[in-house]
Amino acid sequence: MEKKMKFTKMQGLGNDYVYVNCFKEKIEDPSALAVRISDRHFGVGSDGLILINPSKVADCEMEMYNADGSRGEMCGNGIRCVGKYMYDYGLTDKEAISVETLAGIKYLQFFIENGKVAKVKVDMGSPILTPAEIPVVAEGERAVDEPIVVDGTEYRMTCISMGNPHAIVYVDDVKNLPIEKIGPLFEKHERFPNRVNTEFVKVLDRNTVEMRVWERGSGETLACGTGACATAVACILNGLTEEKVTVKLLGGDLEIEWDREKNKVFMTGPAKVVFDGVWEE
Ligand SMILES: N[C@@H](CCC[C@H](N)C(=O)O)C(=O)O
Repeated sequence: MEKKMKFTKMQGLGNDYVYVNCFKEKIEDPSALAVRISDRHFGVGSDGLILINPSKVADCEMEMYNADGSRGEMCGNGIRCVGKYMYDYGLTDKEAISVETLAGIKYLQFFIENGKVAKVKVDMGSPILTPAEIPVVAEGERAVDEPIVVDGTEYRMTCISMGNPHAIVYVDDVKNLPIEKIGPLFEKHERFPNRVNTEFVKVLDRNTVEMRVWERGSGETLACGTGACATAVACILNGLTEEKVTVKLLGGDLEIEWDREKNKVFMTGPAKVVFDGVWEE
């Protein structure tokens, strides 16, 4: 039987997902749908699928799937787009909302322009630094500036969870990095039991860094919100930047602040609609 489902493709700094309003739609197998709909030749084309669900504890729930169908606990660029969808498509008239995720409840504040959400500031909560909770195989209380050997080369990494796992690796040349080769080797390295998102980072000055990301389950993307937050925390822990950091990604800039007193990370960035459509199969 042919089925039709309304969707909206949205992007945050080019990190694009297909969003489905599950206040109205019902999806039987979201993991399998994520694989089909994300395909850039035979599907809509995206880095994954995000369902916007009703929640008993927040204004809505974000259920996030990578392009390979695996579940992500959190998605920084995705949650800003969820906020924009909630406001622009009339599911809320509040300018600050809460969103339930597998990494806890996150709090969003909207910046409205011409009646629509242009930018969103997200309270991303506290970074997780304990190796077993990230998870990464490492001795000691934190995995900061740890050696790791990948493809015969020794890199230094700092590991942080923003609800999902990240390894931040410092490199001299972000632009010419063989990310298609080393990204998957980091992702599936035996030290990361749940696989990992890897951020390749160059510090430009005390408030600015450049970053490319290889995402768990989706490959190289143009931006990663949780990755930018983890990168800022890693740079601060390594004494490389101040507490406010502009993270320059392939798709644009994110403003990140780690408030050490509150131990909270704040991310501010844009959210955009690409188009609305109907998926038939
Ligand atoms: N692009 C996202 C992160 C998406 C999930 C990630 N690939 C994972 O599996 O943890 C972001 O903007 O944070």
